Amino acid sequence: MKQQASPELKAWIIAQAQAGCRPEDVLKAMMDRGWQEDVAVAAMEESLAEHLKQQQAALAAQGLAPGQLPVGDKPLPGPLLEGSPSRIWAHDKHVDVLLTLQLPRVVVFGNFLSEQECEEMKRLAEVRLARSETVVNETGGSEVNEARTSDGMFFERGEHEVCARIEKRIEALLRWPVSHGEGLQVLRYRPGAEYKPHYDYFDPAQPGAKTILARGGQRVGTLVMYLNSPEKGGSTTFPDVGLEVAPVRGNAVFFSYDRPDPATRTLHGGAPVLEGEKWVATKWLREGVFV
Ligand SMILES: O=C(O)CCC(=O)C(=O)O
Ligand SMILES: [Fe+2]
Repeated sequence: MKQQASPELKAWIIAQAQAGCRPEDVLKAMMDRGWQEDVAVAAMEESLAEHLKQQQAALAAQGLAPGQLPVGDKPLPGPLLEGSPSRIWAHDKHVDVLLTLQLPRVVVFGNFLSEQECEEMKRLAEVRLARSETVVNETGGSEVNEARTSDGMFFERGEHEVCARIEKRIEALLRWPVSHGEGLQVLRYRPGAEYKPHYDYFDPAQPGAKTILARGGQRVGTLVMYLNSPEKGGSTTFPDVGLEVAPVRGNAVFFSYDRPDPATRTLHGGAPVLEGEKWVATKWLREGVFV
């Protein structure tokens, strides 16, 4: 006589999966309780497929793509991509959507910054880059970080009108409050300079993590904006998935990570600049209010 999987059994299967049990253990438990193997397998497949469908419907109702919230219901920054728009209105202008990837969660934007905004950001940052270089020279120039051979500086949030405007645009595009963002960082790479593959989240096991995390929690998203187009080299690479984003003035690459874990596949770097300079502005988004 063929057994019939009950709604209770299906609910129990979903609860096991949510608790992180391995499918083979769940199957064994069912068979230990007297369920026929083929009925148990079919019940598992059905329940999990149904559960996945319900979860995706719930995400879509919030305007989120599946993959934006891989586990639990932790909110993450990200654009509204329902209906696969090719451009999105963000505060004061249209921004193009050029590419989206689910895992790692990556979105490439076109026309995020105007030519004037790129020039202004470079001009405002340059004086402070030059100053930090002098300091390095005075100490004998031994402060070279092998992994990161660019020069960098941070603006305060809203430090200049152009910073505030860009921050409002990021808030609208990525649906994440200005208050939850760090100040804009500008990096300049000279020929040969690079940023070796790394994660942007903070390793909770590092000694300084407690202090860093006290200022707004983990980083959950990154927006790298290109302020110029280097002649050759300098793409942003995601080695886990073989993705390379070309640095094009005014474009930007966004990625998010729901936990400080390599499973997010957000390992990324700035490939060596082969010819010309590369300038980027980076915005890091925190879980909470960054102070
Ligand atoms: O320069 C790039 O393409 C990447 C920059 C980056 O990874 C960062 O600023 O954290
Ligand atoms: Fe980074």
